[in-house]
Amino acid sequence: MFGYLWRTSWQTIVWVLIIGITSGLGSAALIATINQALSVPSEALLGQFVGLCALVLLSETLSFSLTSRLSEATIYKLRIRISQLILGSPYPNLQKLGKAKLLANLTTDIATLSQAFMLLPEICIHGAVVVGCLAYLAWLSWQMALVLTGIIIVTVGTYRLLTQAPGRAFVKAREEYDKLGQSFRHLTEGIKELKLHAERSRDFMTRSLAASAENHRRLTLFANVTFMLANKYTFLVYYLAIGLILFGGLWHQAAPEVVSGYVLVLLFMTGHLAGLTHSLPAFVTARIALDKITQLGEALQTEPLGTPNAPLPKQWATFQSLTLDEVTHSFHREKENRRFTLGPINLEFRPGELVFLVGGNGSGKTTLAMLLMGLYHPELGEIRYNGVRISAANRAAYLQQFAVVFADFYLFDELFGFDADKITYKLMDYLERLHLQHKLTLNNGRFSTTALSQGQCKRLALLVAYLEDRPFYIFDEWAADQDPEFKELFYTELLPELKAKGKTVLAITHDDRYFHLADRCITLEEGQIKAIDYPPVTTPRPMVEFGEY
Ligand SMILES: Nc1ncnc2c1ncn2[C@@H]1O[C@H](COP(=O)(O)OP(=O)(O)OP(=O)(O)O)[C@@H](O)[C@H]1O
Repeated sequence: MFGYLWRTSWQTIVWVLIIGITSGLGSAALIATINQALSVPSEALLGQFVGLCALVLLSETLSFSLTSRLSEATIYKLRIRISQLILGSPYPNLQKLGKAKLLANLTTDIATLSQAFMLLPEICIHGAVVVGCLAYLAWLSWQMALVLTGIIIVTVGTYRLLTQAPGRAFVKAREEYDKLGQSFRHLTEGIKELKLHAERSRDFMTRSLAASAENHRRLTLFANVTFMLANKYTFLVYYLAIGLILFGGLWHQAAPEVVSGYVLVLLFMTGHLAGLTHSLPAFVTARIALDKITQLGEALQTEPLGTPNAPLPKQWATFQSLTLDEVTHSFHREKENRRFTLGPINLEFRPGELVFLVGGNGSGKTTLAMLLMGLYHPELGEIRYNGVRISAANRAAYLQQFAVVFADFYLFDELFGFDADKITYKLMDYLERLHLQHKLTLNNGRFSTTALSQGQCKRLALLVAYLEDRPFYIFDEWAADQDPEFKELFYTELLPELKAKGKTVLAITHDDRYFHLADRCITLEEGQIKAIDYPPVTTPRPMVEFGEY
């Protein structure tokens, strides 16, 4: 952890060290002054005492504020860095990691680091005082300091041995926390299903949540208690050393002020040593958290997406064609121990086309849509947008060509990415057309509510997609939970209007009543294109323009 801090902010650390050492030496000098004053008090010593008190207080305050600023800045940078890595990482990487793991990294690990960083200022002060005191002890009597150094080396060695097992327990406890996080996700997202089935609820609690919580409790308790015992062992040795100086043979050769100095300094150091040893478990867990965050960083950095704001290739100014050439993508189905393979798929999309993608459950419709919009990457074959091959370098920019309403869409309560003032008029009109004008309003770019029915939420997601105004629209079973009136509106008005505006629309649907409205119906079966139908052209209905301003 200190290595990480050194790499990120070595200049501040150098200052912290200089001030910390000043503070430590000041404390040691203060003790030396007190020791001298106990034997021969004088006015000169009083002045020295006051000056040293001021120096110690000032340097401790400075050291505290510097380390606090450093730790808060490091936590801030980590939070932003991880979030940016998540945003910049290819979607399959994130899918592999899973939401529970990502959340645990973003919340628990960073909180653990934060707690350890909060201790840094005190640790620096304690460490500096201990080092200063040891230097003073060496100055008082190098022979006794030599004996003390021997005792310290043996104690630190045995302490490290004793704390290996609790260190491993902390690592296992953190692994267990990942499982616990997954259970918490089940608990919050599946609460309705759990409430409705007492047996399921009990079984879930016993075998999943409570089991992980119990393992976590047991491992953490073992680690904390063993660390505490190891700390007590170091203090036992420490008191033995004081006893040796006071009652053993060592003091007979030493001058009385040396002995009193030793005992005084060792007693003064007790609090500072306790401060150091008590915070060790926090630093062990912080190191584990940092390892987890580093691993996450490495996993997220594999094949990062290009920047979404990179200038688009010249050929992308207006959409002309999107081609899938021998594209395949496969999933390993662990439980069935076999693979699902989509493709090879050959397709071309042109501006102003309305395409329906149909097929049974699990036939690969969503997978094909995800490949098309660039969230999944082809294993074989290539995708070309206006003739330009999509690769890692331009994928982020490619993603910006699509407005999508996913089957498991997510609705932000705020219109991020839009200038609220510029779109208010447009938005009010869309709200009215989607029969949402009495349900919500937009206040300073924020929706007044998102507590809507599932169908209404989907209408709001459609509205946001409209505002995005992209060349390619993809709807994954948008109409599935709409009432017949809105289904009709969607297929007979909204989709044709988008088409009339030159947008290309791919709608995944099971609504065969409306298949005749598509320019093309692509049917998938077991990951393969089974048929492509071109319904006969129907007389277009008179249309009210949607979104023309
Ligand atoms: N993340 C994933 N990991 C492993 N397998 C997956 C994953 N996503 C989809 N699959 C598998 O790929 C196949 C196609 O899934 P897909 O979601 O594309 O089907 P679909 O046609 O959209 O189905 P539905 O109509 O039910 O939405 C399924 O058999 C599924 O098991």
